[in-house]
Amino acid sequence: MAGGCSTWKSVFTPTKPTLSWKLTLPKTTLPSLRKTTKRFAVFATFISSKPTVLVTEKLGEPGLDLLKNFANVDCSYNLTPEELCSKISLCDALIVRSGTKVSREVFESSGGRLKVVGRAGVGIDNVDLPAATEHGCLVVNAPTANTIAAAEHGIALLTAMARNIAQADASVKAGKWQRSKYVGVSLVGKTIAVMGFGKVGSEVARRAKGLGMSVIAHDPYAPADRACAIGVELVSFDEAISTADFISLHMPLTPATSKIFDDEAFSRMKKGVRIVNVARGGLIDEEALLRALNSGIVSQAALDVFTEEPPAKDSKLVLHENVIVTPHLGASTAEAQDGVAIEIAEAVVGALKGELASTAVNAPMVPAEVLSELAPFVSLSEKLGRLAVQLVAGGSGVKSVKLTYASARGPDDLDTRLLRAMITKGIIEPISSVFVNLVNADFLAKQRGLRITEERITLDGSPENPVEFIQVHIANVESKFASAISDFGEITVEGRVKDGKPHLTKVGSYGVDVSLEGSILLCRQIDQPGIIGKVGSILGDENVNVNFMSVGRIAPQKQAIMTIGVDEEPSSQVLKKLGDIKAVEEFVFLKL
Ligand SMILES: NC(=O)C1=CN([C@@H]2O[C@H](COP(=O)(O)OP(=O)(O)OC[C@H]3O[C@@H](n4cnc5c(N)ncnc54)[C@H](O)[C@@H]3O)[C@@H](O)[C@H]2O)C=CC1
Ligand SMILES: O=C(O)C(=O)COP(=O)(O)O
Repeated sequence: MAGGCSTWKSVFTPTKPTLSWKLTLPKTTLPSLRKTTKRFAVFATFISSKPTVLVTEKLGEPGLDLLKNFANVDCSYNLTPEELCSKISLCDALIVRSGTKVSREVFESSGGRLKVVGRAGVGIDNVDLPAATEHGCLVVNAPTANTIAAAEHGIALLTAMARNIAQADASVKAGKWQRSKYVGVSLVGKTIAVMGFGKVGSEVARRAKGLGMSVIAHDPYAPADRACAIGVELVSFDEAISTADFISLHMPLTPATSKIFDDEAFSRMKKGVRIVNVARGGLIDEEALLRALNSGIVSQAALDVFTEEPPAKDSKLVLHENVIVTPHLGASTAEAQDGVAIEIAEAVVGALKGELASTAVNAPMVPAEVLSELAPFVSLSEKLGRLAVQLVAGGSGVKSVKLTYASARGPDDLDTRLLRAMITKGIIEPISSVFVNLVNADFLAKQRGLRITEERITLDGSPENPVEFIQVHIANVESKFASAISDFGEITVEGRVKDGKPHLTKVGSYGVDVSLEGSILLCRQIDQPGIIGKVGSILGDENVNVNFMSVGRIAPQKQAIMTIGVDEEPSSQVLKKLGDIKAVEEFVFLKL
């Protein structure tokens, strides 16, 4: 398509920077932008008139048709990693599903030509995102088109498991007729815990209600009113796993959720519980699940996803008689695959044209000049967002966030979009499978009903520093740490950059000072001698290294807030010991 071709070229010439570049840059950096974009003009001169898109896994025809209107499309399935690496230097875009590992080597082998990776689905754990970003390659996904398919597959596994469909089918086909062996359990009136009440989880909940089940859900970040609207009660992790007859997993795989279902979690479940997993295999410690199946804690499991895919042929879990499995089929319906194919083809074509991608999952290149000035503030912003959201009590539902920037710079000299995006990233990322960046932060906040407003405080004095301090306020929520609620009734955290390092300088209405590295403990206590020593020795006894400590108080002998930076995560016993100190009124552990 001729139009497509000319638009493609214009994206990579200095005269017409892409929308994402424009969004990134404050006015003051425009000369450096011109310098940076020159390198795009260089490769624009030797690419062919049509871009080339490599598709390495089966993609629906409607998506392929869309791509073919714009690009040369090379469908090469089942490539070895070496074959992928050797082909990639001839490609401008790559489209994959969950079966292709897009490793650092792929980006390195592309010689800078690969501009977009499209993941035709939700999870992007098979794409090396840091490597993509380092190589200036945008990664986009298709987050909505397979939601219903995944939810339906979850329900299919739930019912098949409860009625032993797979085992009974195999038995009849083997010439047997074992009616009493395959007596199942009924779903009606049973309690199902939906772990992760996002797009797929809420659709599963809706369907389980239709089956007459009582539905509870655990999702610390889902708004209670959304759950309430479909008659679902949001409960704590412990309550969910200890009261449910069935547990269905729908949370993303993140460092916080990796192997969240371990021996300890299984030991707290109701004996005979049944588990469905159509999310990610890595959520479950598979060895622990096998032990729980063998001991009878878990009576059945239905698994679509595995830590390693495909799992080993002799996997004891897969071969277990009380386990039914499918080969990662959650998204595999004709309808979902057509939808995903269209969604990803549009996103890839749009990205190749330089349009702003609403489903971008990594940052496009941020010019070094902008980053070097804003770098410590970027890091501060993400950490403040991450801290603020962890202070929210589960089930509150974050809806309204206000960001305050105090700066001596004029509005035109300070582009807060990168800071806002990083605060949004800090708020959303710990609770979601999505990756947030400058391109998609506002879109994701909006999609989640998160209203983010910004306010400037103009300071007198030298505008050397882009920002003096940043505050994040979360309104209309309860806090796990009551002292984090300011006089205005909002969770408030404030940070500054000191000696190039991000510091937390205010929590609620209390002035504090702690360097934001490692993790932190916030502790409110009666101001009296000896507390610092007690806390220090409890942490020291457990080899938890304190890297920073400060105490801010309202008035002598009244309350004080102690902020403690720690290098290691304290165990639950240590946290309990801290809570047992008489003068300690409340405390919270926050991961950065
Ligand atoms: N088997 C398959 O073929 C498919 C699998 N998936 C997987 O299903 C999962 C869910 O996908 P979506 O619903 O589209 O994502 P989503 O982002 O809409 O929902 C995830 C939900 O999990 C919640 N969450 C985050 N941390 C949590 C925690 N520690 N405990 C409880 N909840 C937590 C989030 O607040 C969010 O509401 C993902 O892992 C995705 O990769 C999705 C589609 C197909
Ligand atoms: O969308 C997802 O997260 C999935 O797990 C679907 O994977 P697939 O595209 O079917 O390989």
